[in-house]
Order: sequence, then structure tokens, then C-alpha cells
Amino acid sequence: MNAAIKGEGVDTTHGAILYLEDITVSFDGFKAINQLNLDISVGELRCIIGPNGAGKTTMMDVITGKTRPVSGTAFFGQTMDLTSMAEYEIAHAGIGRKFQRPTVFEQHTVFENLELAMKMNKRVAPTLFFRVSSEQKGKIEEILKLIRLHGEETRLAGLLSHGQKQWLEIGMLLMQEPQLLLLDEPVAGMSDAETVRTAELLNELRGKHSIVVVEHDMAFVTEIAQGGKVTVLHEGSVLAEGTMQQVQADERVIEVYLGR
Ligand SMILES: Nc1ncnc2c1ncn2[C@@H]1O[C@H](COP(=O)(O)OP(=O)(O)OP(=O)(O)O)[C@@H](O)[C@H]1O
Repeated sequence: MNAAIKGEGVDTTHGAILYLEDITVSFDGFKAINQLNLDISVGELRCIIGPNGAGKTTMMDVITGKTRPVSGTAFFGQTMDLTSMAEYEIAHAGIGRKFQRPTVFEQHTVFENLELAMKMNKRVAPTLFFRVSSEQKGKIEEILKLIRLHGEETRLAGLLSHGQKQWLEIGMLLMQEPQLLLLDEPVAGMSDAETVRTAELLNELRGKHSIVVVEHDMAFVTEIAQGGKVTVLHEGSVLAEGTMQQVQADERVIEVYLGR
């Protein structure tokens, strides 16, 4: 088992990597998140779906410390109380987030982007001037293959397609060995072919990392959910949870989301 799945540095003795209980977020009295409960197991790939405004992004913001709940508890493993940690502390503890729009270093090559990401991982690189060892080059090679950019390492990131930039950013997150990976609409704006390849990529990560994916593309969610749990958010709470088949057959889900 690798460090990421074990949740190294995070106490996951009870099998949970993330635990949200009764979380409420209020914006001027409007409850964007309303007594939300969510439990993610170590090594799980969880898909979160729900209509616009359901609170998906706000939930990610609570997990990463960007938004503070007015009530409820949020734990990373058994012991880390996310509501009392700063954003940088949460990132450092091993929660990596990919936002919807790719944010790669456009003036650097694909390889340099991955190298820079490695250098930002303080567990690997003590200073920015440290040299990448051959073992670490091997890690970069491995990630390049995984993110379908092998053979493209000398290209400037700015010249990549939108989909390739998204993959590069996922690769950069993986270089930082996150214990929990949050992906916000990873296939938004991608071509059909890129979407299929992204599903393959995530299926390769399955079981090796703990991952939460927020996505609207149902065909994509079906591809990556497989037999795992899908959570449907609606008006800031969990409306339904179960396999893709179960939630797709749920009358309430059809009414508020799928049937429109
Ligand atoms: N900073 C804010 N101030 C006021 N209201 C906000 C703020 N952020 C989000 N909201 C509101 O909270 C609700 C939930 O928004 P959120 O962005 O979390 O939904 P979402 O499920 O991610 O939607 P989408 O699928 O469109 O991205 C929305 O009604 C939104 O308008």
C-alpha cells in the first residue's frame, strides 16, 4: 500500500479519511449548506452530483478551509479538525484540490511543471533549489504515463489542449502525494475523447488514492462510479446516496436533477 492510500500522517484507524457532520454554511442567512453529512472512506472514489446551486463547491470550500461553517464538524482522519485549520495547513496536511479551470505554469514545459509540483511538496523537497534524484525522475515518468503526456514532456504547458492542461494539473497534484484528492468538474469543457481518457485515468487511480469528484457529466460519472457510492446534493443537504443505478432510479433525484 502506498503512502497516499494509507493516509500517511493522517489517523485513519477507523477507515474514514473525511468526516463531515451536520455542517451548515450560511451566507447572509441563506443556507448554502444545510446540516450536511458526508463520510469518505480511505481509498474510496466518491462522486458528488447535484443541480446548480446545490452546494457542491461550497462543500469543497469547507473541506479546504476557504469557507467556515457556522456549525457542524469536519474531520480529516480521526484527529484533524478542518474547521480550526488554516487553508495552507489543510493543503499541507494532504488535501489537494483541483479547481475547475486549469492553473498550470504556461511558460514552463510539462516536465518542469511536474518538477515544480514536486518541489512544492515539502515532504520530498526541503528547498526549492534541491535537485531531483533519478528515483524522483522515475516518479515523474510514471505520472507522465498516467496523465497521458508521455512524449510531451518538453512541450510548453501553455501549448497543451484544455484537456491536457487538466491532466497536467491532476499530475501536479499527484506529485504532492495528497491523502485526499478533490476534483471540481474535471471534464468541464473537454472533448468527448478527452472525457473518455479522463475516466480511464481516474479508474487507474481507483483504490490507490482517496478521491472526491464533483461533476455534472452523467456519462462520465457512470464510467467512474462503477459499483461505488454516488452522493446527490440538493439545497445544501444529501438528497440520496447509493450506487449510480440506485440514485438514478430514485424518484426524488429524478425530480430535482436527472429528469429535467
Ligand atoms: N460567497 C457567497 N455568497 C452568497 N451566496 C453564495 C456564495 N457562494 C455560494 N453562494 C450560494 O450558495 C448556493 C450554493 O452554491 P455552490 O456554488 O456551492 O453550488 P454548486 O452546487 O457548486 O453549483 P454549480 O453546480 O452551479 O457549481 C448557491 O445558491 C450560491 O448562489
